[in-house]
Amino acid sequence: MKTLFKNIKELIQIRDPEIKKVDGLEMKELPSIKDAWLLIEDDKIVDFGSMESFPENNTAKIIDASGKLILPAWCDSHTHIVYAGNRELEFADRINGLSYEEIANRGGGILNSAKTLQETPEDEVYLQSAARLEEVMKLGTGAVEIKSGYGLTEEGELKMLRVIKKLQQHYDIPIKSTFLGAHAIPTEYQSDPEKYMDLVINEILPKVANQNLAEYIDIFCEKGYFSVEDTHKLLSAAKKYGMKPKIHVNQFHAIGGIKAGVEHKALSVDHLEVMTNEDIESLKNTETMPVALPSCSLFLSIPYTPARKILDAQLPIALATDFNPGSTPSGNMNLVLSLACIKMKMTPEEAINAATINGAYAMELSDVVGSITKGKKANLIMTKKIPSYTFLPYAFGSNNIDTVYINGKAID
Ligand SMILES: N=CN[C@@H](CCC(=O)O)C(=O)O
Ligand SMILES: [Zn+2]
Repeated sequence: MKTLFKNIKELIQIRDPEIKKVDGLEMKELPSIKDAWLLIEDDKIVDFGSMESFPENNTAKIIDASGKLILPAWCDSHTHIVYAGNRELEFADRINGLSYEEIANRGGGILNSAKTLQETPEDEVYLQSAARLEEVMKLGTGAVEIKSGYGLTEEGELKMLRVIKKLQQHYDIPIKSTFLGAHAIPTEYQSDPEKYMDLVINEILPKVANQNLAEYIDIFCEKGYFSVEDTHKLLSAAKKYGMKPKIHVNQFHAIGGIKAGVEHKALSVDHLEVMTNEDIESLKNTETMPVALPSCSLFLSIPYTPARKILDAQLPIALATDFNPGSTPSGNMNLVLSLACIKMKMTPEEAINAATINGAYAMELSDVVGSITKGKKANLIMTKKIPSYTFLPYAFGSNNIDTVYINGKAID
């Protein structure tokens, strides 16, 4: 089945196949064709060009995109979409003055979600998670990473990872799976956290690997959670199973997690709200993608990732949602784009690069999604009639999307 879009006001993020990510100054460029056409066949992008070279004689179904923009669907490289229940009561507690850390210290936070997850049957976790996945796809997300981390027992972690696997089987978008057993120390291990690390490394990790349930390894490297030493231990163990790191670092404190991640050739280091000069230095000349999660900063009222400092060091940035029940109950990449521009002073070009091609890189999907490139998946956003791509982050409260295409098919 062929579909030909014509009169596209602007076809955005056109890249040669060899471009896997864009760094620093390159992120200011957003290659596009104005007044364009785009041909897709089945699930793939086949060809595109300016309307001056419109292929008149063809049998494709024609869609007139006059006044509309087309760009690759968002690539959300950091989510916790699989969870059970919600934490709106903690939200109210925070409004009444408690901090995220205080709530966690009282046994709330991640441990609260872990309790709910453990008590919820797997089928029910699947249904709740699938609803969230469908929601974000309608908001323009065409590829996503999902972590475990609310199980915190062997049974709970494997249950979450099986749910991710079921989502991979039922939904036709690229979904990457990450094992985050080291997300928080369960109450019963708090007097002996090393014992929990032993459980994660020696009991759960081998099962995750043998059952082929996750491609990536994650750890929350943070004061009160897991140390840099724990991080080294876990990442070394995971390497033996071929699992690459994508890790939570520098959310509240800079304790050396970035350096540790880079030493283990992390695919990405995520959060980065607190960044020292040494952290920036350690990312230079590496293949590790820094990932910012601005809707987490908004929701928790914590600092935003210092994007300008990172970009001025010629480093790349990817943007992701962090969709989870505690720090970011939103999977809306359109909001992420706006926050990156408004709060992190990224330009619209930088933000769109960060939310597409660089997000794809942070999931090792640069050959599949993230740009308008012949042969890539036709996972696309067609906007409503809007004046320019700058309008996307600018009109932050509006739904600017007309249609989302996944594998060349419009979803509703
Ligand atoms: N910071 C660690 N993990 C999640 C939050 C988890 C939660 O509060 O449930 C995050 O990335 O923000
Ligand atoms: Zn996270």
